[in-house]
Amino acid sequence: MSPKTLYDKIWDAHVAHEAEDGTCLLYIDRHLVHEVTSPQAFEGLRMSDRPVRAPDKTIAVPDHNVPTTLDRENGIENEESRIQVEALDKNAKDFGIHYYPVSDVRQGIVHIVGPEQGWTLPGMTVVCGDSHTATHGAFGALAHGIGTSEVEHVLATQTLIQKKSKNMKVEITGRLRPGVTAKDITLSVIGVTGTAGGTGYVIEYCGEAIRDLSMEGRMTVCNMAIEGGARAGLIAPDQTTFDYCKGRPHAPKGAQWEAAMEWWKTLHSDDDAHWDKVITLKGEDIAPVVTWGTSPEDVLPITANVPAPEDFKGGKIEAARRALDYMGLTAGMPLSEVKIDTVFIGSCTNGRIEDLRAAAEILKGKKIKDGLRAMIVPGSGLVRAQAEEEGLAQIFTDAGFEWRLAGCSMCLAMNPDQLSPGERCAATSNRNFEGRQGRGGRTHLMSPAMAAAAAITGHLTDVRELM
Ligand SMILES: CC(C)[C@H](C(=O)O)[C@@H](O)C(=O)O
Ligand code: SF4
Repeated sequence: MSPKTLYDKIWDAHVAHEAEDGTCLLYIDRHLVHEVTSPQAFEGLRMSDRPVRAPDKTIAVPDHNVPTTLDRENGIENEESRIQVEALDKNAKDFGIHYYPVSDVRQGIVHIVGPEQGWTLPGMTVVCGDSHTATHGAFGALAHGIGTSEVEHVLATQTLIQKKSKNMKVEITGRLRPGVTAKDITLSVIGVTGTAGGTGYVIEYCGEAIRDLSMEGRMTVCNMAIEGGARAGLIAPDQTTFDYCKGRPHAPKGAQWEAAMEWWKTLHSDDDAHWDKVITLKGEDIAPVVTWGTSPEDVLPITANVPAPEDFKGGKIEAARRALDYMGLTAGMPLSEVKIDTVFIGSCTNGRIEDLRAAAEILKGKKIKDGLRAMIVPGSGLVRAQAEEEGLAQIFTDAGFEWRLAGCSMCLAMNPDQLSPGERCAATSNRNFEGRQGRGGRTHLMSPAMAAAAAITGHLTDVRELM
């Protein structure tokens, strides 16, 4: 047998049909659904009088539009948001799929809920009408974001039409230095590849620094594969993965667990597998980073200065000029002198328990800068409960942070948590596009520890100075 990558192995195990031009029909093991990209898909099923083909493999949760304030049981004020969430309530009921409504403690961001509940497991194909489905690749699952018409196709058939991508290996060798996290890895990789560097590829992240990451960290890395343009990101499952999955509500049990483990242990790229592209970074070389512009590739170590448009080539010169203008930054100023108004810690990139622990570590016994708006939004109700149990929530509220209920929140402006024009935010989310957090809002992406450091000083800050 010819050597295969992990991606090849999962792909081959799921091809139900291959057409002459290489277009394949892939079997889908898990279909995650949220309120934004599913209403028309369910409507399509209704119109053609079709059921959901595999309701037992279909899991829905509202996340983007839900308010995260403590009074949210009073309902959603914005009409469009309310309609979307109500539609999901109804569709989940009518079609008999698994559902975690807003009132359920297990509700949260779909990419946090799936793994937490044991829906996401090694070797699976996982899809969701959401680009950050890449997150689930952390388990050695092939996880694609899909569009609304594909959501309907998967609901109806439990299959997806796909062409195979190329194989790309991103290796992070050695160890990370203190203060450097999974978020710094994933942003640094995009800094090297650019947002188009992964186009046409599925990325497998490997190397000692990746192996050393917890599942939470691995999810942070894979979450942003899509920001690097890749179809999906993957990490081969190992003992860390198995330990995380074991005992989760929907993970296999007993003999089924043993049988699953037999297969999961084969899920790694063969030594002499073919890679179409390879990128290697040294873990020791990665610094705590922040973004300065309006694309995730606009990333620099916190010790750097704001770049000048002339530092770039080609079309990027104009893009950098526009980005600096939008961000209200002057070339040459130290990034660590950029003052902020808001801090947002949360999102499917960094809203897990380990992220909150990292923030609490920095915030313990400290206060946020006077006048700053700061919020911590756990990725799920269960993350929230655990953070309360561990005393983290107390640290956050003592420091002056708002302690919210689970949802996408200020990651994107689809709910009441938004920036005002000109407001500047240190954010742990994954996108810094113009208007992403609210019209005219300015976003600097970074790790939870870095965001916590910025909250204390009121400006972008090298977390290593506070450690
Ligand atoms: C709303 C949804 C379709 C979108 C996505 O696909 O990623 C959102 O989650 C985002 O992060 O921009
Ligand atoms: S947290 Fe942000 S990136 Fe993640 S699914 Fe929600 S909106 Fe998209």
